[in-house]
Amino acid sequence: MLLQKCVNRLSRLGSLEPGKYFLVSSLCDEMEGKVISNGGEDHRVSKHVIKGNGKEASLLNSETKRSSFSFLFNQEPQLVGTGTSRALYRHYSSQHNIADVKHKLLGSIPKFVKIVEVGPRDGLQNEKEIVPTSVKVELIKMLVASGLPVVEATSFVSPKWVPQLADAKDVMSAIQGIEHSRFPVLTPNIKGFEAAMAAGAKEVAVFAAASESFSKSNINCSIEDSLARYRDVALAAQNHAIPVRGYISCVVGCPVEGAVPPSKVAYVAEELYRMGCAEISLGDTIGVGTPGTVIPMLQAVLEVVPVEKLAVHFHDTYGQALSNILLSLQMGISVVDSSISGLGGCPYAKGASGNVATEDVVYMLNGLGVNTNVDLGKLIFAGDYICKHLARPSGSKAAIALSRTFADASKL
Ligand SMILES: CC(C)(COP(=O)([O-])OP(=O)([O-])OC[C@H]1O[C@@H](n2cnc3c(N)ncnc32)[C@H](O)[C@@H]1OP(=O)([O-])[O-])[C@@H](O)C(=O)NCCC(=O)NCCSC(=O)C[C@@](C)(O)CC(=O)[O-]
Repeated sequence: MLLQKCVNRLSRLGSLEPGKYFLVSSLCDEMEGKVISNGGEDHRVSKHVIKGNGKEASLLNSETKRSSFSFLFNQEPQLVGTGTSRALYRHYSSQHNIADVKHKLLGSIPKFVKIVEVGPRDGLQNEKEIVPTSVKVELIKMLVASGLPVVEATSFVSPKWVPQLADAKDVMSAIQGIEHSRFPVLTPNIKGFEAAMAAGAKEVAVFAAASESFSKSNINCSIEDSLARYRDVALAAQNHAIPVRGYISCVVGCPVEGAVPPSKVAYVAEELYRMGCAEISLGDTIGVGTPGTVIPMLQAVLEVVPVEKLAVHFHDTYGQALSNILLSLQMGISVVDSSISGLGGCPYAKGASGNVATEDVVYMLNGLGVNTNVDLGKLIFAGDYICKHLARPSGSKAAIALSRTFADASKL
């Protein structure tokens, strides 16, 4: 029997201690006894309590002769596992004894990570079809509802260069008054800054590069010229008491120049810091970084900018983003940029895939016991909304896996 297998596996882990009982989630109470159609047969769902060492969990179990499916909840109630006993074992053990895991392997990773959602800007700036303003606004509202503290809303750039975001003013107007999240916008120069102010922006971001070629193709000027422009923006922002975020693109690699030396990244980071940027986001624009190249880059930047001012922004072209994020956390960084469903790419970096998916980041951070205040379920609904609109599958592995679970759970 599935439940027995699950309990046996947990027992072998030494996680079960006789005499320790935990609360059963109310969701499990509600679901118990409901009829589920599984494997072509209708049958009743039964509820079981998993007893663990300092852990509580409830298992909803549905079995027929031909198939079985289970849902494992913790006390929140939060779905922590589904599927076969083997999958349940994995999920449950990943939640198990997290304090020990942290102690041995994860050193001083932050207890709270601020996620900066860049999907509505970085994600949508690269779409072939222009997304209607109403869809962008609905997406932003759903992202806010998931608990994300910062949602980068749009860019005040030249509509000739980025027509996808030509509705920046309308987007800003529609989200005025939405509470609980901040909505920074990109501004490449004073013209963009003034337009952003007029549209009601309360935070802006400037974007430099660590590669001359990329600077030229992205903003049509040299690194030095861009820094001069950004000093003007920073000064104007200071006069309005507006925080400025500074991005650096191509922190490990450039699509034209190849490898980028860490010293160049540190130089640009220090300049952005000196001009008053409240946060500096280090962007692996084309997603080529691995821990082997990201560590020396971060080390160089950390020599000139305090760790609490830094954020990381990884694209996932080579599937390295989560490992790079993990090591950034290990190096003390507590701000991570990501994009819903992994949308995105830069129009001036051919072949670059989307940002790391927000759902995948939250899933990993949940597993590490790191607080984000983000509700993964609501995030998945937001991702589902925009992916349906774009008529494409999600770029988030966690969203794909959990959506299957939700679909099955909703049959209950
Ligand atoms: C920077 C410029 C404007 C220079 O573009 P330019 O052509 O050199 O600028 P210009 O000063 O010669 O002006 C040309 C025209 O643009 C107008 N213009 C000038 N500025 C603005 C403005 N702010 N808003 C609206 N219009 C503007 C200006 O008024 C003029 O209009 P015209 O007289 O021809 O009708 C242009 O290159 C541009 O808009 N680039 C934006 C590129 C962009 O948005 N890239 C994507 C964002 S960066 C990114 O994704 C990387 C990041 C942040 O995610 C991190 C990472 O992953 O690496």
